[in-house]
Amino acid sequence: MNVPEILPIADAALAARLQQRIDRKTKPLGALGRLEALALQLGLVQRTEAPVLTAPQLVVFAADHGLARRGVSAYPQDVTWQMVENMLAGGAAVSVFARQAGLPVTLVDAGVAHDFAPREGLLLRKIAAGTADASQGPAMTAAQCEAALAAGAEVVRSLPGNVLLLGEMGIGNTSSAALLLARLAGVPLEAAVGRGTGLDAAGVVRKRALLAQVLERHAALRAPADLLAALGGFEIAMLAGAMLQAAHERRVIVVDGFIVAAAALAARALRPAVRDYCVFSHRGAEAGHAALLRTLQAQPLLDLEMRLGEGSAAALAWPLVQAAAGMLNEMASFESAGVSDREGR
Ligand SMILES: Cc1cc2ncn([C@H]3O[C@H](COP(=O)(O)O)[C@@H](O)[C@H]3O)c2cc1C
Ligand SMILES: O=C(O)c1cccnc1
Repeated sequence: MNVPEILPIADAALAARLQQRIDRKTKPLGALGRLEALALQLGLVQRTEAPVLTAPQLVVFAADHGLARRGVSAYPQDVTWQMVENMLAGGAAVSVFARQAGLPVTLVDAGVAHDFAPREGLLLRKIAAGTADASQGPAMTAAQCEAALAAGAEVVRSLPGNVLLLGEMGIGNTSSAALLLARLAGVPLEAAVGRGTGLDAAGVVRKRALLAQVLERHAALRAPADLLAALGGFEIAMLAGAMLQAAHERRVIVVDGFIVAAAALAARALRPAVRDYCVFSHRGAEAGHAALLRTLQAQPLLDLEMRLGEGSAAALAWPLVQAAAGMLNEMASFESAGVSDREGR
């Protein structure tokens, strides 16, 4: 894929104007806490003092993993396609939370080992019926990884709006995410590997041992694109491609849980400035999630001890993103409301 150009959002003059606008709102200085930093980020992303969020899109990328046959998940691989059907029927957690938040959901078959009947709300972009087993060779060929990055970008281009909320579904994908965290951020597997869907302690030990073998097998690789291909996840590569395109278009990106954050790490390795466009919805209970967020210097909005994925936390965080923009645009200033400021003016 031709990775598109992404400009950093830094703009000292605009940041100062935005901060002044926030500080003149009818509240004690700094009283809206991190919503103020979020409002500032939204303004910088859109290069305006009055950011307007239009037609937000929640997109869930789904795919299967060769590693799933190795017992790295507490659930069988078929859950991937079954949950895609559940999402299309409106019954998954993400479906409920997206409905409550008024967010349209688009499902993308990035590489599920199942043939879906075409229908409304489902984009068929299958690269292959699941990745290869990364413990035996690269999960994807270089061409497949390129195709997945490009397909993610194309999905974004096809959707309206200036906010992209991202989710995923793929049994075994906490393994790919942990592997990327280990190789792209140098976090040891002891810290990066967790229970995923709910492995017991012995299961986590086995998962970690297998993932150590995977790292060993691909130890010679250095380039981020090679690591993404080797360690896999068609949905993770498509998520990375979607983020790069969204940032290129200066859309706000709302990152969901551990797996989507790992995709952000991969995207950042390809184009560092993509990080500037990301809003991190939550810190979850998956073992490596906190370390991953620290690597990305991310302060997430929520901490609900969730460990689900799907885009569930992105949907939950959406009203907070709206609140930050609403504060900038609709809240009165000391001047407009005739309220006395600290100087008694
Ligand atoms: C019923 C069900 C619904 C889910 N929704 C998201 N995931 C989450 O769990 C999977 C990752 O965990 P692991 O690496 O342990 O397989 C992904 O599909 C992720 O989206 C689910 C998992 C299950 C079982
Ligand atoms: O944090 C997540 O996104 C997560 C954790 C466990 C399983 N699936 C997703």
